[in-house]
Amino acid sequence: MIKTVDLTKKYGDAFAIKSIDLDLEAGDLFGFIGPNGAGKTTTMRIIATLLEPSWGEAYVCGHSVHTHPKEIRRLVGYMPDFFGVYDDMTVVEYLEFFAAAYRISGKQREDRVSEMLDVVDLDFKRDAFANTLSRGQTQRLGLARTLLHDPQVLLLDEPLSGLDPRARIEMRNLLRKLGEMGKTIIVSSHILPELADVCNKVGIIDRGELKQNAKVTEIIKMVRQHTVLVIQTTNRDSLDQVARLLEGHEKVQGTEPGDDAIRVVLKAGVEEYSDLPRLLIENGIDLRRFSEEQLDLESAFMALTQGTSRRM
Ligand SMILES: Nc1ncnc2c1ncn2[C@@H]1O[C@H](COP(=O)(O)OP(=O)(O)OP(=O)(O)O)[C@@H](O)[C@H]1O
Repeated sequence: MIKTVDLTKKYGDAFAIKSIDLDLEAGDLFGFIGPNGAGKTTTMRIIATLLEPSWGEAYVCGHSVHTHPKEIRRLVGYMPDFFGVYDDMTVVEYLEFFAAAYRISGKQREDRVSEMLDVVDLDFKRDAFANTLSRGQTQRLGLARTLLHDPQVLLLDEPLSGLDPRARIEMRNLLRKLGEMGKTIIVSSHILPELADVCNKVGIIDRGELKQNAKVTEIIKMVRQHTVLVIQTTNRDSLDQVARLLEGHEKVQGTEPGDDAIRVVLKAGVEEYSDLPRLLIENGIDLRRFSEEQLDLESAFMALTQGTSRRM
């Protein structure tokens, strides 16, 4: 549905993006993650045919941005990170204005606008002036505008930025809903955890280069080369004994005692460790907790964008 090959944009000697290869299938919800200035907007604007690449290709439904930009514009809805709303227009007038620009007329325009207000849950604000909306409501209005011509592909630039926690949840639910409607979506953010649970695929871009492009679960696996166990005992004093029993075990790389738990770092590649709790129990240890430490996505993101693996 969306494919880029060696997509590159240079400004003078500087690369805004460098050889980006993406391949998204219909229905994919792709989280495009990277810090400020990484190249997310540049990539999306090229796919939306608003910016020409220096070289390389981008295709939407098989149409090239070089040869078939008009066809692509019909298929794509692009929502920029910042957009203006007109002071003297109500929400309905604003959407009708853009529907007219898409040559949707008469009763069809009225129906389409009402339908979109419904999708983004903004019907209760239909007669409010657009410039009186909150940031979250403005983003939803922007999304309604992007959806007017029923695009199959959505390119949403940082739709969650600047939203309060509640508005974030609402926008995430809306993204899920659009995914269920069968849209193919690229949504950018500079925060991985913000999108991880809505997206099926994630790409991490840093300084114009795509560092990773995979499923969220795979990304976590790539960062975490070692399994880490967290062990607690009913009696705090027996943690030292746990350390003694596990240090030097063939599956254990090292132990890190803490105040009320001990972290046990397994050797690279060790995933099966059922003999370890058995060993502890056989030695009279009363276990309160024996679990794998979850790697948080924030750390995964930091590790991936800094090009270093998390120290274990
Ligand atoms: N018109 C331009 N002229 C020169 N450099 C530019 C231009 N547009 C973008 N750049 C540079 O290209 C790089 C990528 O910018 P881009 O806006 O794509 O990043 P981004 O990931 O969208 O960042 P943000 O999250 O801040 O919007 C940046 O270093 C930026 O300074």
